Amino acid sequence: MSNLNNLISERNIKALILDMDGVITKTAVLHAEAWKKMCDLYLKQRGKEEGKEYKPFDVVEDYREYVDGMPRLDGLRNFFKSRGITVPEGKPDDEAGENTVVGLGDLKNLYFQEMLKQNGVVVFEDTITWVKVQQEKGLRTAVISASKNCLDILRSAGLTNLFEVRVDGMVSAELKLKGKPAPDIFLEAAKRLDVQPQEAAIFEDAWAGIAAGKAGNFGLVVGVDRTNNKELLEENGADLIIKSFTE
Ligand SMILES: O=P(O)(O)OC[C@H]1O[C@@H](O)[C@H](O)[C@@H](O)[C@@H]1O
Repeated sequence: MSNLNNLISERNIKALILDMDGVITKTAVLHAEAWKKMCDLYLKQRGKEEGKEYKPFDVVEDYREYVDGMPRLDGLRNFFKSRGITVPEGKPDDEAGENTVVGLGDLKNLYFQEMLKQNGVVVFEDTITWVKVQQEKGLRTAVISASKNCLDILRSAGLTNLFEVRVDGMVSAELKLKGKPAPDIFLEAAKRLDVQPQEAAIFEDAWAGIAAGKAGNFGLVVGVDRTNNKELLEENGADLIIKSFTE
């Protein structure tokens, strides 16, 4: 038996809660590209106005550190703060592209949706196969995501019915759940699956998700390292790191 399967049985895990972007679907790269397009446009324009040159968005380092796994607007504030920039918050009806947190967030989302249309959704087959095997063994399963595009992505991938429970960016906004690294989204999924956090394993590719799993006292916190990100996942307390579900 693999390390992962051993831990699941040793720790008496009854439910699995998986993050979507980067664990189930290959959509993290599209998010990173959309972030870069929006951020670089704004940094260039702002730099010109201020007679400064800002370091462009790095799709590996900046994505990982500041936006991966977090709600859209939290990520936006985090990234610009890293460049010493405070963007005005704006109003909920700001147009996409206005120079506010709301307007720039909407612009990033437009870019993301265009990229999604062009590229379609590709899934990590190893995840899907493994989840189905665990479900046959009787484990309960949930998908979580900070993304407000989660349901559309699951639909495009033909995965709407795979998980019993979904707690995504839309649900989080409705319930006013705090974003990762706060544990709220995982705790809500556990509640809906009717298990205690100690009885659930969480699967995450982002440091913020691992930190959320630890903060929520989950029975098993697994880092899914698809992009050579082992150190950051370890630093944040992952109990186990896997590169794929076929290990
Ligand atoms: O902008 P959305 O689709 O609501 O997604 C919010 C965040 O969702 C997370 O799942 C992604 O890791 C982030 O890259 C993304 O920014």
